[in-house]
Formats: sequence, C-alpha cells, structure tokens
Amino acid sequence: MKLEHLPQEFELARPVLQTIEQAGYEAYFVGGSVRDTILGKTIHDVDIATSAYPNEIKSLFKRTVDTGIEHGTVMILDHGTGYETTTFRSESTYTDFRRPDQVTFVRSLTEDLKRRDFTINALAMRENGEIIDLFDGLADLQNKQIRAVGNAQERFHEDALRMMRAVRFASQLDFTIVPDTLAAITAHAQLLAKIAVERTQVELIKLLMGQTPQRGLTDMLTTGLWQYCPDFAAHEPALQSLADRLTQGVSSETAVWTLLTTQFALSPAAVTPFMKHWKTSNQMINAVQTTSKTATLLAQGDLDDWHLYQCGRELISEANEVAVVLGAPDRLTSLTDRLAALPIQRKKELAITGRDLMQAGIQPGPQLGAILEDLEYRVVTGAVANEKSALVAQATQS
Ligand SMILES: Nc1ccn([C@@H]2O[C@H](COP(=O)(O)OP(=O)(O)OP(=O)(O)O)[C@@H](O)[C@H]2O)c(=O)n1
Repeated sequence: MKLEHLPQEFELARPVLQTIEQAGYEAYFVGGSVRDTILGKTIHDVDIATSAYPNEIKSLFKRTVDTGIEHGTVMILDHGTGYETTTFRSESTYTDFRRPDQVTFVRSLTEDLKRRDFTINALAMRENGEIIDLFDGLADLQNKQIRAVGNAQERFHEDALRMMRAVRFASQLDFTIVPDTLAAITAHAQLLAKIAVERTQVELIKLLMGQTPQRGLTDMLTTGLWQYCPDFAAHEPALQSLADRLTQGVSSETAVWTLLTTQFALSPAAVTPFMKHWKTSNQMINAVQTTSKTATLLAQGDLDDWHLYQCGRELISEANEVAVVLGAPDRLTSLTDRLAALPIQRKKELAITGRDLMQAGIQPGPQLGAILEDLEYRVVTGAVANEKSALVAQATQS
C-alpha cells in the first residue's frame, strides 16, 4: 500500500529522511503518526526510526539534541521543528517491566518492528508514502482490532504498561482487543502493580477521553486490570455511570479530572490528596478545583460574575463541558459573552497595584493582599469603577 497524499507534517520531515538515506542508511516514519494517518485522523508530530546509530545521525545534521541517547533517540532540529529519531532496537532486557535496562541497536527494520506493542503500531512508512506492514497491521486497522505483535505475553512482560495501552486504544479508536491478546492481559494483569502511577494515570485519562470509554472500562474490568488502579476501583459504580454519560469524547484532561472528582463526590479537601496520589501537577489540581466549583454552580444555574471571572477564559469551556456531561444545557456562547462584558478579565487589568496602596499609606502584609482582593471583587461585580483614584478612595475608606 502507498499513501498518495501525506499530511504536511510528513512532507516537512521528508528532507530529513532523504538526508539519512543519501548517507546510505534506512529511515522510516513509525508509530502513532503512521497509524493515525491511515485512520484519517489528525496528527501532531512524526517519529522516525533509522538504521543509523545515534553518533551517525549526529554527524549528518547540524543541530541535534540528545533527548534519550542511551535508548537511541536523538532529536534532529530542522527548520524550527524537532524530529525524534530512534535507532532500530532489538528485543531488550527488562527487569522492572517498564523501560529496557539494556538496549541493543540493530541495522534491521524487521527486528525493530518485532519489539513493538501492537500490530497497528508496528507499521513503517517510507518517505514516498509506501507502507511496510510485516505483521498485518493494515488488516487489523481495517478490522478495528488491537493485537499484540508476536507473543502477547512476551510483549506485556517487556512493558506491563502495554496492557493499559491496549484498553486505552480500544476506547480511543473504538477497536476490539483480539481474544489471545485479551487473555494475555487477564493472565498478566498483576504486572500492572509494578508500573508507576503517573504512567497508569496517563492511560486512564486517555481512556476516559476516548470515543468509547464504556468499552475501555469493560475491558479493564474483565481483564482484572481494574484492581491495580486502587483509587478508581473503590468508585466503580460512579465510574461506570460517568462512562455511560461520556458518549461524545471529552476534550481536555482538566475536564476529565473534574468529572472524576465530581462524580466520586470528593469534598474539595479530598480532591488534592486524591490527585496528588496520581502524581498530577499542582497546576492541574488548581485548575480542577476552580473548574469543579464553576461547573457545579453552572449545573445549578447559579453562576455569578465573581465565580465566572475566577474561572476565566482558560477554564470556562472545560467548566461548561463538565456541566453539560452532568446534565446542564450548553451555555458556552453566553458565558464567553458574559466574560467579555465584565469590567476586567484578569487581575493584571486592575487599575491599582500593591505599590499604589502602600503609597496611599496602607501597610504591607496580608491585609494589603486582602484589600487588593476586595477591590478586585468590587470591580468585577461593578461596585466600583476600575480607576486608580476611585480604588484608592475605596481602599483608604474601608
Ligand atoms: N509501551 C510501548 C510504547 C510505545 N511503543 C511503540 O512506540 C511507538 C510510539 O509510542 P508512543 O508515542 O507512546 O505512542 P503512540 O503509538 O504514538 O500513540 P499516542 O501518541 O496516541 O500515545 C508506538 O506506536 C509503538 O510502536 C511500544 O511498542 N511499547
């Protein structure tokens, strides 16, 4: 099979492959971008696999970055874009079911494709669009199937996270896991206990953002993977009912985390430890706290200007999406208009600073912060004009 019209990302990367090939090595596009292009999905970046060793790649290009040189990965910088380029690797030794502790570089594409997780991820593409399909990945794409490359048990022993990847792809793509791959997951589910929670979490969130989360969750339950995601297993009925409502695919991680914590009926105080356990960033925790509060008010039809302002342009669409999943009408347009009509959209637009207040005789310290917040509230709610003199007068009066 040969793809005639390649997405621009491949067209731009073509000279990189040509440079490698002109030097006498092989180079192919591999991984998710090839799979997604065949499925007609939008792609974001492309990965390259090559017979050239990292030092050989580095000698061919002016600008490279050693992003994972011990695993054979070098980033080639070309016209402002970075291309992850990985030397063909053969099967490796894994002791922690995560990353290979020993990588063997090889010159053979077949060896490299053989160690990949699923047939749909083991396709390679030449720079001219020709697809190399050694494991019937095209047929599996056509039949909407997830199948491990070669012996499924070996693939999961090499990296136990692949079991979560299988259920995640099933949900994302609306594919079925073939029986022997599913059986191997069931037999090896306990290996997931060895995987760091931050890696499992990424797959779970992608699963819930997928086209058919119900399918992914069912696969997790029937295989027993579920038991190795403890916090989630405790909330099984709530998660099932959430999955039933997630029929359209949720667009952001913030919205998924907010839905999870809302659906699990976690108190605001319980949200932080729950998310910290899953090693999410503090930024995500803060975003979820704000989005959650706003979505609840929205679902109650009770969102005032101050809470709308606190959510801001960045999070309002997430809050609206959460409220819609929880049964509220879609109000995004009117919310965006309401936000735009507020006297200010963010704190830095306030016409007064802490320094102005100190010049007006207010002592620095926590009280000054409280006064500033009170002024911000009054400006947003229209109680006072956003003008420095009016704000100083207000501050010194109270
Ligand atoms: N545990 C893993 C992770 C990755 N891969 C291989 O490395 C490729 C790139 O991995 P990654 O970027 O993590 O995933 P994608 O398949 O590209 O999918 P997505 O970007 O949607 O996560 C995969 O296609 C697969 O061939 C693998 O064999 N085993």
